[in-house]
Amino acid sequence: MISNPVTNPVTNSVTNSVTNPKIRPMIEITQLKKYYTSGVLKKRITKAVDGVDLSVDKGMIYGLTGESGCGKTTLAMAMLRLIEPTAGSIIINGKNIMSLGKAFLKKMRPRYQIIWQNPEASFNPRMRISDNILEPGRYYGKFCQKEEMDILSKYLNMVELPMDLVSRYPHEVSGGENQRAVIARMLTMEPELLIADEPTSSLDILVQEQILALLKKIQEQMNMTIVFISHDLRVIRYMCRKMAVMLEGKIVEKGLCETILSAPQHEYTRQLVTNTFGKWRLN
Ligand SMILES: Nc1ncnc2c1ncn2[C@@H]1O[C@H](COP(=O)(O)OP(=O)(O)OP(=O)(O)O)[C@@H](O)[C@H]1O
Repeated sequence: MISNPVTNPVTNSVTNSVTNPKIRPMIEITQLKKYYTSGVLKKRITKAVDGVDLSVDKGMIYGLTGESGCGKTTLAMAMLRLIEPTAGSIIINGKNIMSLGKAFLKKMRPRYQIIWQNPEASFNPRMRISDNILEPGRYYGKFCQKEEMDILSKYLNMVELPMDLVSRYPHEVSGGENQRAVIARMLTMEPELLIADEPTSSLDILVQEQILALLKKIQEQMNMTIVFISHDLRVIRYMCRKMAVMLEGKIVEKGLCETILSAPQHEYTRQLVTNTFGKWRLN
């Protein structure tokens, strides 16, 4: 079931958690900041995330874009408290994440997953693919040993990988196969929320398309919420219903992809659109 916001064909209005209170937000972030300090006396401050407000509805693929270094990864990590935010409020699925202690954070981790750009780096190179896939489930006690073959078979089937591949090591499979296996591992945790940080940018174009289509299919099947990070507006347009554009730690534009990509309001977004899709002409 796709529960991205629904466009009313008559009024062209969009249903979301604001217009329809039955659709609950998965993420509500207010004035989130993450400042890094560096230098000998820690006097150099980088405002990687600088006062971000963001709301992402459940069951939506939400795009986050912007040039390298604008703060996308920092925002993603801060919203799950994988790094400690400097300030701000984070509500995920109704829970105030900022007030949770370490034990509660650990408990909620399996439900909120991240996949990264480089699939090989996500896996332990000394472990077979099967053990890599099963490892987090074992750690969190999601299943017992006698269920492992069924779990492997179920999720390999979902990511369209053959069973015989799992006895190999990460360096013995292709980048695309590795990323499918990473997705299978993420799925064993049955997450409600996935942050996909440039999940296909290290792959060649054909494999990229296959992995994107796979992620989209899985999101629809599982009604997962995905925050999808990419610097490529074509990928954002294909994957996402809504998007936000970041520049120097701030969100400069957010809303429906089709609106932003056809009529960007901010000069920076206009540049990005022009660079991706060709010359932008103001009417
Ligand atoms: N641990 C850190 N200590 C100090 N500065 C950092 C740290 N991590 C990131 N930064 C800085 O914070 C800013 C935002 O970095 P971040 O990785 O979030 O950007 P990004 O948009 O995800 O970039 P990319 O698309 O290249 O991955 C950059 O200026 C970066 O150099």
